[in-house]
Amino acid sequence: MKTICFRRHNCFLNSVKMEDSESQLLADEEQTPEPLLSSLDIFLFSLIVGLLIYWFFFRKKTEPVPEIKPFTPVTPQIRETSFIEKMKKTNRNIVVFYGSQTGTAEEFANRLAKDAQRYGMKGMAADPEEYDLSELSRLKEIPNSMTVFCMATYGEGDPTDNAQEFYDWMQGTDDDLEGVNFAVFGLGNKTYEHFNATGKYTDKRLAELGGKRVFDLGLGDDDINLEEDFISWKEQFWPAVCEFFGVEATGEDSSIRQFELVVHNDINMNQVYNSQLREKTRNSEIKPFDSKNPFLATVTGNRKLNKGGNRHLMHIEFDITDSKISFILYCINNTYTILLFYYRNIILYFYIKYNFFFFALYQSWVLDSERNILAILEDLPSLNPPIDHLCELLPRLQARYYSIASSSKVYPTSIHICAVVIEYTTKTERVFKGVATNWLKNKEVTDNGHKLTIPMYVRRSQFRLPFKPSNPIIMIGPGTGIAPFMGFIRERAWQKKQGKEAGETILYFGCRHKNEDFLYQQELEEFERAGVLTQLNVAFSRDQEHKIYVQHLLKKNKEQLWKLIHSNNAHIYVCGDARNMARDVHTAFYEIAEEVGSLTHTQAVDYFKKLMTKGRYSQDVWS
Ligand SMILES: Cc1cc2nc3c(=O)[nH]c(=O)nc-3n(C[C@H](O)[C@H](O)[C@H](O)COP(=O)(O)O)c2cc1C
Repeated sequence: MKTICFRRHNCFLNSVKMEDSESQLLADEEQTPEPLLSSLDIFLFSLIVGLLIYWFFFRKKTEPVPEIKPFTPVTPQIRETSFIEKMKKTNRNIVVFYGSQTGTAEEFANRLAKDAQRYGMKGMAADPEEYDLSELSRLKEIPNSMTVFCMATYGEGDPTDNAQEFYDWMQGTDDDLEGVNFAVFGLGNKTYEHFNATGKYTDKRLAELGGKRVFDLGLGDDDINLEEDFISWKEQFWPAVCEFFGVEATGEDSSIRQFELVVHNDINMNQVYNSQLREKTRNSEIKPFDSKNPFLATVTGNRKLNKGGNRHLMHIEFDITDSKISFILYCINNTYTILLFYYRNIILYFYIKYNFFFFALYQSWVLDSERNILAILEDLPSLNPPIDHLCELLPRLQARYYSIASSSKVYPTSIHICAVVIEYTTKTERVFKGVATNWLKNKEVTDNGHKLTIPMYVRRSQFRLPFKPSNPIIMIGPGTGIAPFMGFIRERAWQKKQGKEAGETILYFGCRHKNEDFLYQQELEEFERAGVLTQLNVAFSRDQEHKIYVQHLLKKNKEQLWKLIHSNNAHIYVCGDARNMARDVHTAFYEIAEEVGSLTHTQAVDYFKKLMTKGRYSQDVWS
């Protein structure tokens, strides 16, 4: 509506101006012939055309008055752990399980489950953590049934937290899955060594156990376009399912809504959930802590690390006394932030659903221009989707993970993190703000005398110091990739204090300028002076004409590094950007092995692969 009103308004102003100047002209030049149409005619004509266009194309259809239903408080239900019983009770024949950490696989599973009704089937999406997957062989009790797995891969090719139990079960079971129909879509990223390892394993293992593969394994690559991979797979998957079960598409669209817009005027606001934490979270009694049951940690420190530049790099400390949390990796669960946030996958769906624009424009207009759902609604006001449908398309806000920048040996009751606040201007001149980092930035130690808390839990990780303190370590962590190494170095200092023989501790750090973003400079230099950090190498990328990065410094010290790796059992750790830094560091190590160790390129690749398998080349990287 906004655009149309604006145009009409402009049109009117132009006409008025024209009239003014025209009357002036007529007064000055009497002989000017009278125009065929007077400006009033033109104005009236434009007005009528404008009104007709508005009436036929842009008029807001009168919204039906929402039905006002009495409010019934939700009564807690006993959780059903048997997905078979649930499917039988609710008449469903397709169950889509998801192994998901940040919500993408969960969203794909929901979409697949919903699609099922177009093919005369009934689907449900399910979290494998909430059901007993050892019942899988019973799926054949349900006629024309099948299961689909949307499985993301993490870390060193590991399953997600919620799929770990199912993964362990697959590894250990010898159940006979004959008669169980399945398909798998894997979510991964080609920049990682173990591309889609979990999806591949699930597909292979279910077949080994006797399951019937209804459609080929799909391998989505988040480095290119995961959404497109999923859609292409789905387009072939459903026809294969129809053929397998001998059914035809009903053409029935997914019109069953999960949400319903009901307006309540007489509600007791005390009964309304308003983003406050659940009672059980507030009491912090129930363990173990996880994403559904986080621990409330008190913020005990929050400071800016960089001295200059327009970014905000922060160090935050949390108190975890009484939680009995032992930690390697840390996450926050941000339950407070707004519902509408950037989520590119649903935008595509949104487009197709409302038939707006052409598919080809998706890449440039949405992805490249980083338009989030709010930006799309702002820029295309005629879309005007019903709010219940919008709510249905928006996934839940997910937990965010950060590497821990402290050591439990040194600070057993405290967890530190180091993160950069995400804020930048998109091509459409909108300021994009990272949800979690901006929320964290404002978490001061006290707010009007109140201690502030954040809901959090800790994930296990393989990114840890070598078992033997005497093993040398080579740490490569530019930018906020320094985080876990602050913990490592502190732990090495602690080991030294305990009289243990600490091996060489070498750090490669990188930042833009020495006087701007040399994170933890003071602490690092003190550790170097104390002999804990045996070598501190810093690449200031923009302090000289030619850019210098950590990989350049690695190459400079190639003899020393090769000796440490090849002869002294050194462990290598890389933390930070996966797409460029981790890959370039990898290449630098290949070159070192070729130049100093005289290996061929293939031998060098094999050499570092073996180091990875042995746990001597570990990565904590993201893209
Ligand atoms: C920290 C991190 C580690 C990852 N490790 C891998 C990996 O080892 N192999 C892989 O194929 N993809 C890896 N990925 C990519 C994810 O599997 C992919 O982004 C997926 O879409 C995430 O799905 P989710 O949102 O459902 O958790 C990793 C992503 C992150 C952020």
